[in-house]
Amino acid sequence: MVLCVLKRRLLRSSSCALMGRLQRQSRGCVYSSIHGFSHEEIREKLQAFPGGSVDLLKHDSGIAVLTINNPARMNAFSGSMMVDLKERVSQLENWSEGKGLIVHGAAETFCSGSDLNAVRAISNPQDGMKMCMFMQDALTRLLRLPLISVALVEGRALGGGAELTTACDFRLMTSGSVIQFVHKHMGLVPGWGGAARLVRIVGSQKALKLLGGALKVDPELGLDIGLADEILEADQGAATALQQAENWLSRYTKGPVPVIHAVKKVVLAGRELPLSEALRTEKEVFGTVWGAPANLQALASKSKHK
Ligand SMILES: CCC(=O)SCCNC(=O)CCNC(=O)[C@H](O)C(C)(C)COP(=O)(O)OP(=O)(O)OC[C@H]1O[C@@H](n2cnc3c(N)ncnc32)[C@H](O)[C@@H]1OP(=O)(O)O
Repeated sequence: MVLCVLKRRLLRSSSCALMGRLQRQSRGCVYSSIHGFSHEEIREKLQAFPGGSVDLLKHDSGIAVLTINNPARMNAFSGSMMVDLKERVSQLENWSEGKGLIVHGAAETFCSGSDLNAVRAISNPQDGMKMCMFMQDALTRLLRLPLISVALVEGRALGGGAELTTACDFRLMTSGSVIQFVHKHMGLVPGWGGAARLVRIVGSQKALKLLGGALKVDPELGLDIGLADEILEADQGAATALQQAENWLSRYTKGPVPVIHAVKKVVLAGRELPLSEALRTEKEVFGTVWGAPANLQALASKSKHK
C-alpha cells in the first residue's frame, strides 16, 4: 500500500517535471541569433508602423478570443499589430486555466494580410527576412499553444490573413466568406509559415493549386478540400458568428484543463514529429494523465460510454 502511494507520488512529480519540459519545448522559438534574428531589433522596426491592435479577452469558460482589430484597413497587420500578436501569444502561453482560443477579425471581416503601407516601406530583402522570421515565430507559437484553436473566418482572409487561419487547429467559415492566398498576385509566396502549414492541412496537390492559382476558397470549396471544418450559416436565433464559434468550440474544450492540454499535445506531436518521436511524446504525455485526478475520478464513477 505504502509502496503504491510512493510510486504514484514519484510518477506525479516526474510527470510535473516532464510537463514543464514539454511546455518549454512547445514554446520553442523557431529562430535565434544563429539565424541573424534579433527579436528586439525587429520589434523596434515594426513599432515604427503603428495602427490597429490585436486584442485578447480571456473568458472564465477557458475560451479566449483574439481579435485582429484594424477595421479601417480591413484588419491588415500593421507593424505594431505584429508586435501585439506576439505579446498576446506570450500571454496565452502563460494562461494555465485556458482550454480554447478563437481568432477572428473585427467588424465581420477576418484579415487582409500585411499592411501594404508597411510592406512598401520595408520592401528590401533584409527587412523582409526579419519580418518573415518574426511572424513565423509568432504563428508557430500560436499553433503550438496547449489550447484548441479555431479561426472564425468572416468576410475575407487574404494573403497573410489566409496564412493566419492555418495557424489554428480548425477553421470555421461563415457564408459569403473567402480564404485566398493572393501572394502569387503580389509576386510573392507565403512567408509566415502558411505554405508549410497549408500542405499539412490539405496535402501538397491541393496546396499547389491554391497557391499556384491564388484560388478563392469559398465555404463550400473549403469544406470539400478540408481547409474549412464547418460552415456557419446566419443564425435565425440571432446568435452572432462569434457565439456560434464559441458553441462549436465548447464541444472540444469540455473537461479538465490538464486533459485538454494533453489532447492538444499528443495531436501536435503526431502532426509535427517523426513517428518514433511522436510515440515517445505520446507515452510521456500519457504518463501525465494516467492516475491523475481526472482519470481516478472517471474510474471511481464507473462511467459507461453509451
Ligand atoms: C504576407 C503577404 C501579404 O499579406 S501581402 C497583402 C495581401 N493583401 C492584399 O493585397 C489586400 C489588398 N486589399 C484588397 O484587395 C481590398 O482592399 C479588399 C481587402 C478586397 C477589400 O476591398 P473593398 O471592400 O473594396 O475595400 P477597400 O479596398 O476600399 O478597402 C478599405 C480600406 O482598407 C484598405 N486596405 C485593405 N487591405 C489593405 C492592406 N492589406 N493594407 C493596407 N490597407 C488595406 C484600403 O486601402 C482601403 O483604405 P482607404 O479607405 O482607401 O483609405
